[in-house]
Amino acid sequence: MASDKRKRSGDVAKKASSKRQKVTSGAGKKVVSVNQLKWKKVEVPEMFDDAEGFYGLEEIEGVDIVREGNNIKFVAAADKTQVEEGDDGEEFEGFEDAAETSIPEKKSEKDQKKAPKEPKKESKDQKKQPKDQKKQQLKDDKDGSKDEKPGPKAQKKAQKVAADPELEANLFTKLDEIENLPEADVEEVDLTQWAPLNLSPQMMGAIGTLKFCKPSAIQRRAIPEIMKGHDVIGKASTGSGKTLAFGIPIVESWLSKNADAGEKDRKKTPITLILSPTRELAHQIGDHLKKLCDGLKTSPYICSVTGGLAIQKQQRQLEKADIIIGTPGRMWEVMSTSTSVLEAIKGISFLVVDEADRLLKDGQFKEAEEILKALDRTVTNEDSDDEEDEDEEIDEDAKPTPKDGRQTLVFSATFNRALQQKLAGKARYNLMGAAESLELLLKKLNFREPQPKFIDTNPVSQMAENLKEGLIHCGDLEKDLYLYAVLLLQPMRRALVFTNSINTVRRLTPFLQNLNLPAVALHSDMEQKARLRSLEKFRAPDTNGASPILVATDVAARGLDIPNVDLIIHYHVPRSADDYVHRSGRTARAEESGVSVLLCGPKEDIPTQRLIAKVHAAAASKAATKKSFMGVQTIDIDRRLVSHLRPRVTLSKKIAETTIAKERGSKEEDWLKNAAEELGVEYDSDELEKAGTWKGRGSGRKQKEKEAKEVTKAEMKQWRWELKELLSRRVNTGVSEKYLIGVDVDALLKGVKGEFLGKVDGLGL
Ligand SMILES: Nc1ncnc2c1ncn2[C@@H]1O[C@H](COP(=O)(O)OP(=O)(O)OP(=O)(O)O)[C@@H](O)[C@H]1O
Repeated sequence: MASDKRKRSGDVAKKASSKRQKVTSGAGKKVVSVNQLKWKKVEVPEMFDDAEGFYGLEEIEGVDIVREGNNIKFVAAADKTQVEEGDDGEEFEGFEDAAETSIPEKKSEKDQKKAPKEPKKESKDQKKQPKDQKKQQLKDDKDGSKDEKPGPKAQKKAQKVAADPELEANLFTKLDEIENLPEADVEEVDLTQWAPLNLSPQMMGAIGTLKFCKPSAIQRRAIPEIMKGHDVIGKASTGSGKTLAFGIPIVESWLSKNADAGEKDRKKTPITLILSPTRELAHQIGDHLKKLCDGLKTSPYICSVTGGLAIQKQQRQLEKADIIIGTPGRMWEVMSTSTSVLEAIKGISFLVVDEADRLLKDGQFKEAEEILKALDRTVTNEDSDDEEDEDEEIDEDAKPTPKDGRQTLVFSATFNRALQQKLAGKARYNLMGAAESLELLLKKLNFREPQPKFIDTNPVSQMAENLKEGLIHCGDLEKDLYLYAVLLLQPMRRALVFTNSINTVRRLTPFLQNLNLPAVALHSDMEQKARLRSLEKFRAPDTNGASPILVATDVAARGLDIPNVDLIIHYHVPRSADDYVHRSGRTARAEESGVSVLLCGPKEDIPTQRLIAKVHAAAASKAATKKSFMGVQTIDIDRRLVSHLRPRVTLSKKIAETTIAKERGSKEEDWLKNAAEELGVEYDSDELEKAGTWKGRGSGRKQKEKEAKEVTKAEMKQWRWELKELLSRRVNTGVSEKYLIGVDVDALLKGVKGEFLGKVDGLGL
């Protein structure tokens, strides 16, 4: 008998099964502890042979259960209880949900939340529900399986109610356990679509915990090849599950060697090194793999090795790591300063290069090349594992030979076209002398197979299937205005704004904040902790009816998997077609939908057209007619409304720029003062000005700083007050007399839809 999984039968339960009732105790009642209850063993009927997870039944008679707030009390039968209906007192909530389904009753708030709801149009709040729930819901909507129905397990239980209502009503586990059981634990996931991949039962269990009902295309194709031992180059759209395409076989390999070994017998050498181009992506891959492993009984030790965080801690973690995810800079730092770490990593079975085309761009990641070279380098003094050993001889000229036991896995959403053809065998496979950086580095990767398996799941379109793309033409100096207009009209869309420069991120973030939009910044010049904090804020739930906005450089373009990002705005046209694909890929992930909008000034017109042509060339040529090809649609914004927004935008911009110039100026002044003090000379800012340092490059900035310095605190206060006033004022849209901010935004959107944003219906804006 498992004492913590008790069921009960008897009078009280019968009453409760016929109708869920409120119980209040009468006079002379006696509250007893759970241990004092006199349980009696019950014969388990045959139909429960499999026990359904319950290992026995006990019953008790004449005891009522009274709920007082969060406390449950057991009231002995001798004290006759009065059972009332329709009373407003506390409710008994102890029975499982399945029993409730047949019992009409007034539900508590908690119960009401749990209860299946009437199908209705997806509200904005629902839109923001956690992604996994939403994914499951989407799937269920498609299958029509979840329409108002309880989960399969609950259905099973409901059937039992019909078969033996009394017994069902008595299924009784510890009350708080039932209360707190997460929905996820109760639901079953149909994993039959994973069966052809021949994964271990442990892995299937872990996937079930993630509630991923089927493998994505890249997972379906890459996992078997990797498990067969091949080197793989995988290309699949953004957000299509590439991390688990390599993660699952790696963890499977670890399980096959370690699952049955005791803690002591486990090998303490890493089996995998995953290289990631950015710190955020490295941590995300680590988290993703940890989530997968959460569903395993024994799991590998996963550690991230990235810059910006304490190296000593990472070195300690490396000693016990099974799977390492690192950025090249920090990885090389630890590998090149410790022979023992280097030697351990040389024994890996998997080398993964994620976002390979970015990571391996020649010259961009010198350290990545160093790592690759070091992995295959011949060390004459092989036995040495002494960190301090200076005598180790490295044979620089020796031809690197890939370790037989090591598989190389390379993944990205974008690969150079010429390279793809070569890899697919359509051209001579000769990487020597190739101009493209990626080709050069693929050579450096030193695959153990002459031709790695090349898997391309999106040969026609590089863009995610449910992504809609738009283009807004605006003046070069009007981008702030149009950015604000788009964000203002999409308050419930989690937006990511990409720029090409750190300075623009620094300027746009306060500019949007001044306009009461919840913007946070992300760029590579920020401290690591601040970077992680920004991402945390961007992932946080909406506040005051507005979704967070992330303003970032391309440091956020690759690989980041942030739930519920609905809108990508390219404030600057991206530098390359690949950057456009990756930036846009932060939305419409895992079969969700999303919108990507380019803000294009006249000067950017030609590069933008080229970019679009490049990104959509293959899809356009495959489309039946020119008309049927959607590509990137032009969005016309109502200029009247934009002009109404201009005064607030101008003022906010002025405040942001002055604040930045003031801060920068005072930092420089502090620096100069300190330098002058150290040199023992007198600091005189006027003299420095006269010395002509403000001519030539940077003189515009210096001029701005000078002007900013002259703006008084009172003037700044006045501007802020004016902006506040403007923000609270009605904006005449020419269409609808509504407030642009505050409660009427939705009404405004309804009122002007189509007219305001022009041809946006196709984009769903
Ligand atoms: N089989 C699956 N079913 C449902 N969701 C999945 C499945 N596999 C992965 N996902 C989810 O899809 C999302 C995207 O996965 P992932 O980050 O691996 O994409 P990616 O292809 O690496 O994207 P990018 O090219 O942008 O790096 C994640 O939230 C992940 O949890």
